[in-house]
Amino acid sequence: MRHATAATETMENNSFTVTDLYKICTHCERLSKKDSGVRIPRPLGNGPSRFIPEKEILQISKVDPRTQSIFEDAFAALGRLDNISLVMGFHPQYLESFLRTQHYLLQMDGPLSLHYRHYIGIMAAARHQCSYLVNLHVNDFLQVGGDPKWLNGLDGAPQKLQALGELNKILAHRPWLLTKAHIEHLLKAEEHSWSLAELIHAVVLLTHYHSLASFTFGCGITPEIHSDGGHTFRPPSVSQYWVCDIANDNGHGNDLEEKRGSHQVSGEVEVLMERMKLLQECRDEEEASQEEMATRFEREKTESMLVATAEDEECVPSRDVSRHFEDPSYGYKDFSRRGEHVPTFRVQDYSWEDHGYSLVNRLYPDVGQLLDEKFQMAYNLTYNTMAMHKDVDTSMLRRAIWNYIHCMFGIRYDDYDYGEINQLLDRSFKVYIKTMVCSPEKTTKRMYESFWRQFQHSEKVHVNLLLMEARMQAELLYALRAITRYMT
Ligand SMILES: CC(C)C[C@H](N)C(=O)O
Repeated sequence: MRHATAATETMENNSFTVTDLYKICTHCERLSKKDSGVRIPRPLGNGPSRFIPEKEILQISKVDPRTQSIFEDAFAALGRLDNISLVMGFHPQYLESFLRTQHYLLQMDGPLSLHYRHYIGIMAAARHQCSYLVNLHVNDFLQVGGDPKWLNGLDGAPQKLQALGELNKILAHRPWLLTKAHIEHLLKAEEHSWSLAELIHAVVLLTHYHSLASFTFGCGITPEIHSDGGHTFRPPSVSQYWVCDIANDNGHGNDLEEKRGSHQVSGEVEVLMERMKLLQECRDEEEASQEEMATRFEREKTESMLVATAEDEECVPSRDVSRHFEDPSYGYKDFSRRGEHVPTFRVQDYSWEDHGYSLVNRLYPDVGQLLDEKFQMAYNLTYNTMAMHKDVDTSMLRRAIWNYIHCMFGIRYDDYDYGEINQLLDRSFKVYIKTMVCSPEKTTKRMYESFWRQFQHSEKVHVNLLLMEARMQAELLYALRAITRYMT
């Protein structure tokens, strides 16, 4: 069994009867553990996400047989069902496409060897200090025979992988700075050089794991109980709560506050829907000039750089394993603070549909297709709902979200009126988006809770899918354009 839980490991060599280990709690008359020196792990989190109640997540697989079967397939393929998949289970159609792609990238025939693939996943996740993904792939890396010495840091890995460090860094934080010189450096490094096909595989993996780190932090994914950070051997603090209170979930007294909060924001959804309607009507009336459209884009792009990603928020300390990999001083804020300019990338000149897709498909067959399906799935996914309202056309809102992310990366669609973004995405939503996309490790529960307070958790996960895929496509566009420029 690949992941024997710590509980079974601890218990299996000892035979105790229940009464040896437990006593009756005088408070609720339930059994509680006697201090007999046996270390029993307790899960640290309450379910797969810190942001979403466990009950809601587990509900989905129970009611939907399709989700159930996707979960079974995922378990069969990887020997585990991770918390990311459980949370994505809110959107089974998307989950299917996501898992198919990930399975292909990690396990099927391809230019890179298996241990390289997992190592690149580790490098990418470490760029965002995402210990959750780092730990998953450290396990996988060792499982496929990877050399443990490489895990001491990039210095311990072969030069070929070390050379990828720069691309990893730029792609994660400032992809617009990529040039064909970076590509040339990797492809012409004599005995350590990359082939074009290998490089495409690596680029897809890097962008996949950067954006998956965004999803992980954006949804507050918690480590599984058997992995590092997922459990503790310390007993719950009895000074504050009775153990039975904690088990009954009476330890969090926030209900009243939550109710008060939602009362204050009632009407938020209706206002948003009214705005969508108005914009729809105006669209047919006035047409802005080309210059005006370009100005609106520039304005939104500049403003997006100024949106603060709560720097004073307490940052979760990173685990050692990721610290060894990457110099954390190169992040998003370094350039946004200095007010550097993000150049404009026109989709007319280089788009996923017309250029990126075919380049990937040519060098790494089937992957262009898989990615294309996944992008389309995320972009077009809708249930025609807005919180408690049904039969709503949400395409305008979803498009604003997608285009806002691309706008932050300097990517412009000539036919889109960027004025719509300010009408539809409010400040707290923009703070969340900016943080989750640019500095995911800084996403907090408070940020998750402060935007779209009347919407369902499944809708917030839906937003995360849009953000994650838009980010991945933006990074890919820059990388693929640099590769195309090198080739021509
Ligand atoms: C992200 C949300 C606005 C999506 C919406 N619930 C829909 O089904 O389209």
